Amino acid sequence: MIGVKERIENLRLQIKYHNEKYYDMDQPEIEDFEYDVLVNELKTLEALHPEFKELDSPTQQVGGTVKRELRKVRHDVPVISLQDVFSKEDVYAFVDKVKYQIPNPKFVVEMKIDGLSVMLRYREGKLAEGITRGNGEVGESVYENLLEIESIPKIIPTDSPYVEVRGEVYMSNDTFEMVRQRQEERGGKTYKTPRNLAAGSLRQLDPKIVRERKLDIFVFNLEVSENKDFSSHAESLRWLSSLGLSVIPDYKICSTADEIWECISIIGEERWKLPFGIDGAVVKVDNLEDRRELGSTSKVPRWAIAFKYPPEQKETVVEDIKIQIGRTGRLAPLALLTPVKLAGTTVSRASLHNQDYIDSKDIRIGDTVVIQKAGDIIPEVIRSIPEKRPVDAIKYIIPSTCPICNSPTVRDENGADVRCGGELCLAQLIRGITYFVSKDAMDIEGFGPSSVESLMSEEYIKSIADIYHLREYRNELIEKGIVGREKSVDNLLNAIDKSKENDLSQLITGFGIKNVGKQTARALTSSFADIDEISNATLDQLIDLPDFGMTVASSVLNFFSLDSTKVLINKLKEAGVNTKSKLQEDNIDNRFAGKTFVITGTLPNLKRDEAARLIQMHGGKVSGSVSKKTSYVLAGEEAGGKLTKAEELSVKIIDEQEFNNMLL
Ligand SMILES: NC(=O)c1ccc[n+]([C@@H]2O[C@H](COP(=O)([O-])OP(=O)(O)OC[C@H]3O[C@@H](n4cnc5c(N)ncnc54)[C@H](O)[C@@H]3O)[C@@H](O)[C@H]2O)c1
Ligand SMILES: [Zn+2]
Repeated sequence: MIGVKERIENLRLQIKYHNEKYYDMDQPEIEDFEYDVLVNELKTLEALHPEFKELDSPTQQVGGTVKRELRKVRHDVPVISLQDVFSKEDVYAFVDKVKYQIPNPKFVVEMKIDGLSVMLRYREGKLAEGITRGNGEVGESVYENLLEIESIPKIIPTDSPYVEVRGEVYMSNDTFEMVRQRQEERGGKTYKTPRNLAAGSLRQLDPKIVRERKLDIFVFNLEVSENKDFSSHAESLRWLSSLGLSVIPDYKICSTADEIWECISIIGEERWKLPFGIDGAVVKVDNLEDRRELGSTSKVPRWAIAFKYPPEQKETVVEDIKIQIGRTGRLAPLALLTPVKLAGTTVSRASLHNQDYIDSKDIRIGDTVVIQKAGDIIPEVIRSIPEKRPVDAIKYIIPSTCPICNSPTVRDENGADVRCGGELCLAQLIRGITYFVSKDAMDIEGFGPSSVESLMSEEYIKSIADIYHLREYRNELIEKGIVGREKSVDNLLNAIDKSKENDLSQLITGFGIKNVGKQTARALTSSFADIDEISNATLDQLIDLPDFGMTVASSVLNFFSLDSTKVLINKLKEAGVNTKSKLQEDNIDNRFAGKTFVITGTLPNLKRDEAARLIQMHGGKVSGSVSKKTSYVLAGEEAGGKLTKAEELSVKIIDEQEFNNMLL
C-alpha cells in the first residue's frame, strides 16, 4: 500500500499536469469531472493531513501560467476562483453558513458559462484593456482580440472614469461545430469542446482569427465602478446591461435553500437546449455589503459557490455490437443501443473502443448498461449491470476476418487494436470518396475526411453515387449526429446539391481515373460535349487530345468501358448531377467553326487549357496532333516536333499575339 504522503504528491503531480494541458494548452486529456475527482481527493487528504501542507500545491493556486508571447498585465484585485460543490447537501450547507453570519441574505443563481474568464477595463467609457485570469495575479492582455468580439462594446455611455467588469468569453455550439469541421478538413489541430476552442482562439496572436471564430461574452460581475455605488449584485448587473454590455441572462434572485435548489435543478434540466455550454450554476450572495462581510480565502470567495452538475447517466440495452472500419483499417466495435434521451439528444450507439474495453467492462450483447456523455458530447458505456443480464446474453469477440473484405484481421503488436490486413479494404474506398468531394474535384464544402469515414462505416455511402442520395436520410443523420447537428447536416446536404451544377471536368477529376488529374479532365471536357461523348470516344480521338499520350488515353478508355462505370454514370444522371461540359455552354460565337487547332509549346500568357477553352468558346476544335486537316498550329516557346510537322504540311503557324488578334 502506498502511503498518504506519496498519494498526495502523486495527485499534485497529476493535477499540475492536467492544469497545464487545460489552462496553458487548451487541450485537456481528461474530462472535467475526472479532474474534479482528483482535486477533491487531494483537498480531502490535505485537510486530513495538515502536516503535508505545501504552498506549491495546486489547491493553493489559481489557473495556469501566462503565455510568454502575450503582454503581461497585473490585476488590480487578484482574480480568484469559485468553491466547487457537487451535491444538494453542499448547497444547503453553504446557505446555512451564510445565514449564520448574515440575517436574511438574498442570493442570485446564475448559469456558469463554460468559457474563459476575462477582465474588461473601461477608462472614460472607452475599452482600454482586456486581460485573462492567468495565474490570478498576473494575466495576459488579449485586448486586440477582444476588439474583434462584436458583443463587447468598445464605448460605454457612463461618466464613471473607471469601470472594470468580469465576464466569460465563450463560443456557441454551432460556431464550434463549424470551426471544428473546417479544422478537420484542413487536417489541423482540433479542439474537443467549445470551451477549449474559445480559450485557444482568444489567446491567439492573430486578431483576424478571433473575428472569424465569432466569440461571444457574458458579463457576470462588476468589479470596480469609480464614483458609482451599488448596494446589490442584481442592481449592478442591471446597470451594466443599460450600458450595452451583454450581461449573463436569466439570473434568479432567491431567499431560501429550497428556492436555490429549485433554480439549480431547472438550469440543469434546461441546459441542453442552450445554444452554448455551461458547466454548472453559480450561487452568489446578492448584497455587496454582505459580500464584504463574508470575505474571501486566498483562492475563493466565501460568498459564492459553483454547483457542478454530474454528467447525466442513463440505463439502456446493448441490442447488438457491430464493427466499423476506419480509414486505417482499424476494426472499431460499436454498441447499438435501445435509443434513450441523454444530455439533450437521442443516443443509440456508443463506441466500445476495442476488445480490452469490452472485456474489462464485461459488456455483452443483451446487457443493460449505464451510459453517459463525455464532455457532454460523446456517448460512452460506463459499465454493464450483470444483475440485469438475460440468460441468453452473448459475449462479444471482434471477428478474425474483416466484415468488409474478408481478409484475416491482425491485432497490433503492442496495442489493443485489431486491423484488417487486406489492402483493398474500406480504407481505399474512403480515400477515393474523400478525393471526389475534395477541393480539387467536386469541391463539396464541409465534407471532411472524418464525415466521409463515418458515413462510409455506417454504410450510408458505398460508392460515389450514394453521396447524392444522402438527403433521403436527413432526419436519420441528424438523429445519429454522424456529421454533426442539424445545421451541419443541412449545410452538407446543400453543398452536395450545389455540386450537382459543377462543370463536368470536376466530376471527371473526381472519378480518380488513373493518370487523369485536373488538367487532363479539362482537356477531355473542352473537346467533348458531355459524358456520353467521352464514354464513346475512340482511342484515336483520345490520343489526339492536347497532352494525351498512349498511357492516358488507354486509361480513360479502360475506365469508361467498365460496367461499373456505366452504372455509376446512370446513377449520377438520375440524381441530377451535371454531365455536360460547361465549356460547350459558354459558346460565344462560331468564328472558328470547322477549324481545328493544335496547341504546342509554352505560350507567353495563356495556359494551354485556357487557349483550348477560348477556341471551343468560338466554335473551334482542338486536337493533339498535326495533320493535313489541322487549320492552325498555335505555337509558343520550345514548340518542337509539332512545329516541324506543321512546316512540312504547310499548316499555318500562329503565335499568341496573332491568336489574340483573331479573337478581337
Ligand atoms: N479537464 C481537465 O484536465 C481540467 C484541468 C483543469 C481545470 N479543469 C476544469 O476547469 C475548472 C477549474 O476551475 P477554475 O479555477 O477555472 O474555476 P471554475 O471553473 O471552478 O470557476 C470559476 C470560473 O467560473 C467562470 N464563470 C462562468 N460563469 C460565471 C458566473 N455566472 N459567475 C461567476 N463565474 C463564472 C469564471 O470565469 C470563473 O473564473 C473546473 O471545471 C475543472 O473541472 C479541467
Ligand atoms: Zn477489410
